[in-house]
Amino acid sequence: MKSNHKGDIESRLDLFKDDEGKESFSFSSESFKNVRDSIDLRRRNSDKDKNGKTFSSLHYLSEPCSLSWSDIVYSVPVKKGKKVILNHCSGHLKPGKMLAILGPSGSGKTSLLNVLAGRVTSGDLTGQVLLNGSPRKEAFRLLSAYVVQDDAMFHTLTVKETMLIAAQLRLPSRVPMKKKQEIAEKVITELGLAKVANTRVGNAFMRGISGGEKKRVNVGIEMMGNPSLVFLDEPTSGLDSFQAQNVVQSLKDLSNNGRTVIMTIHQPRSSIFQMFDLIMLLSEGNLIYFGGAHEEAVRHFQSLGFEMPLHFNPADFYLDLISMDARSEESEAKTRGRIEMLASHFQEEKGSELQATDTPALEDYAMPKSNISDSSSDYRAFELHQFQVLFGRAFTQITRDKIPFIISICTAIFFSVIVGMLYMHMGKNQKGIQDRMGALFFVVVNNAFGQMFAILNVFTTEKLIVQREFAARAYSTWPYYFSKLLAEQPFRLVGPLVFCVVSYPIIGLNPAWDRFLIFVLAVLLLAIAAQTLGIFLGSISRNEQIASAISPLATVILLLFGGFYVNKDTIPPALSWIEYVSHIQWAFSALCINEFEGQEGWACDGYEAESGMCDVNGEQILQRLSMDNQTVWEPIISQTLLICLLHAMAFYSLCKLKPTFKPLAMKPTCKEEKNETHLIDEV
Ligand SMILES: Nc1ncnc2c1ncn2[C@@H]1O[C@H](COP(=O)(O)OP(=O)(O)OP(=O)(O)O)[C@@H](O)[C@H]1O
Repeated sequence: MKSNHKGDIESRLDLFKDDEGKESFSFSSESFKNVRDSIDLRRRNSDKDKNGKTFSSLHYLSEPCSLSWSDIVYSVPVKKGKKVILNHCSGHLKPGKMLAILGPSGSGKTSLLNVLAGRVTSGDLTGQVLLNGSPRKEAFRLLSAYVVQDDAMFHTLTVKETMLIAAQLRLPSRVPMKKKQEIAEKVITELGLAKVANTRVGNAFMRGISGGEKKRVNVGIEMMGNPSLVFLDEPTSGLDSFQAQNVVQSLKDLSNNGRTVIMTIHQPRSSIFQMFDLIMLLSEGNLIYFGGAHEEAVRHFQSLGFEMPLHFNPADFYLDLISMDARSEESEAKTRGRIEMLASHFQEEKGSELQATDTPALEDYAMPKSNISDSSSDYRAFELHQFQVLFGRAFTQITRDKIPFIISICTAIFFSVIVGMLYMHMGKNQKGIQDRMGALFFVVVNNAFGQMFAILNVFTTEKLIVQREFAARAYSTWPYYFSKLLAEQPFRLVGPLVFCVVSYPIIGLNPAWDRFLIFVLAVLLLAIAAQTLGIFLGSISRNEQIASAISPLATVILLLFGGFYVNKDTIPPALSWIEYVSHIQWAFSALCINEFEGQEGWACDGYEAESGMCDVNGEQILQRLSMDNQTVWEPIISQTLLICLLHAMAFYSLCKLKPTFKPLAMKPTCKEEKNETHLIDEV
């Protein structure tokens, strides 16, 4: 198997030049005639890297891929049994063709796309999907691209930077940087993004590129992995008809280059419909039609008595035919009858033709037979390289995103002045002890909440991008986690540091230098713990709303065990473990010990003197707080260990963000069970 990889890699990265050394192919070429010719031409004209391996400056099309699927039945459990979402769907698609899956809302378009892309996460799935006539293997995920509807991207990066980072992550490390730059620039030009190449992507708060341009950047990012198969879920959603036309034109160009393109789409305008080679019509999970998008489809429906009126958008005509009209019982029965008739007619006419056993392998399309590599290093960068690229991205993102940084500094100054003014007149008496404890607890709470919410806000948005990149196997968890940690942490600690520097002297805490430095250390450790807790809670929460609901809850519980509201000695034994995982408790203990330890001469007068409730030295104060018999280093070391634990939990929860798709092997259908070894996908 391994011995075939080199040839495979060479074909993936062939140079695309003609005999005079000029680039022979344009992404938007009108003159595309034969995919096989262009692939052969690229194979003849290859460039070699220093290891003698070939690579491409345009690198378009790794392997021509045909895809066939038969008898796909997909169901999900519901309260009363199970719901069939896809009911015996079959079809096949050869390289260089573009298929649109059309149907009313809820007809199963996205579900079918997910089945074909191997991205089903739950439910029961039977049937068969073949790649080039053979079962799919894990490498299929690296060979294919899935463009999601959502356009989440790093808003401070420019289009060019976004593309270049995608090229660096999604191409093998051995492709030289110069080539990656060329590829990124070429894709930018071909997707019509040259004018906005140096414009930042932007978001709701920062003006950037338009919605249509974002969609194209999204497509471009996935293209960087040089996929042979491109799956797109509603690539035109949210775009005006002109932008939608441009996006689909770009996709048509991709298929003209020999890629296999499958998309779901809602109500395409007629000029977009004209670009489809094939269409698949679904209604309530049933296959109504699969075949040529133009004359063949018109003839098919004509033969069933449904003549398309002249000058009518074919997409509208077909969708009207296959949509359920639920306005009245009568209209529902009528449309249901029509849909059932159309489905059963198509099944009778074409059903058996589309069975997997008859589906053509690649050779049957006169395409060169290929061996697809199984090794991820043949498709993606090495992990150390991933770390380097992700570190650069995180660093650029945090240094450019100045507003949250400025806000964190301003908030730190604001709160330190407030707390300073509130406590600046503390005396060295019994009331002063209370005030000091209040001030120290405020310092802890302010930093614990502030740091956790600051990271939660950023991370919940970033999580969407990370999930998408994890799903595309763009990088592993550790390069992402450690690059983010190292690039961002220093910046995230500036706010707490400013807080310490401003608040400490104003409040009038222990004036010794060593005490100040320990104060800073305890606050910074607290900030790190709170940030890590934020990443952990952000990754385990399904969405932003859940994250914002559970995070204060978790912090308030840890706050109750922080040592200020409840004395450590009075906590019930069954709950006492919570104080050990409370970063607030460790920080408060460290700050109190740091402030009071060894401090004598606390005045005792008035009511306290009469009641005999006076603490005249630091040890007595700490004893009252159950913080005696320990040095300041004990809570600091405990906090450090807690940070390690939180990091481990955050890392684990990030690993869990990697979507777990059902294996590419599916349960065979009853008919296939008899011949299981022949038909089932290999995993
Ligand atoms: N995991 C699931 N659990 C329960 N129901 C599901 C699940 N996945 C899909 N469905 C249901 O299956 C049906 C088809 O969903 P799907 O998203 O594939 O439709 P669609 O044609 O893409 O719809 P739309 O055009 O509105 O996006 C819907 O009724 C949907 O609610």
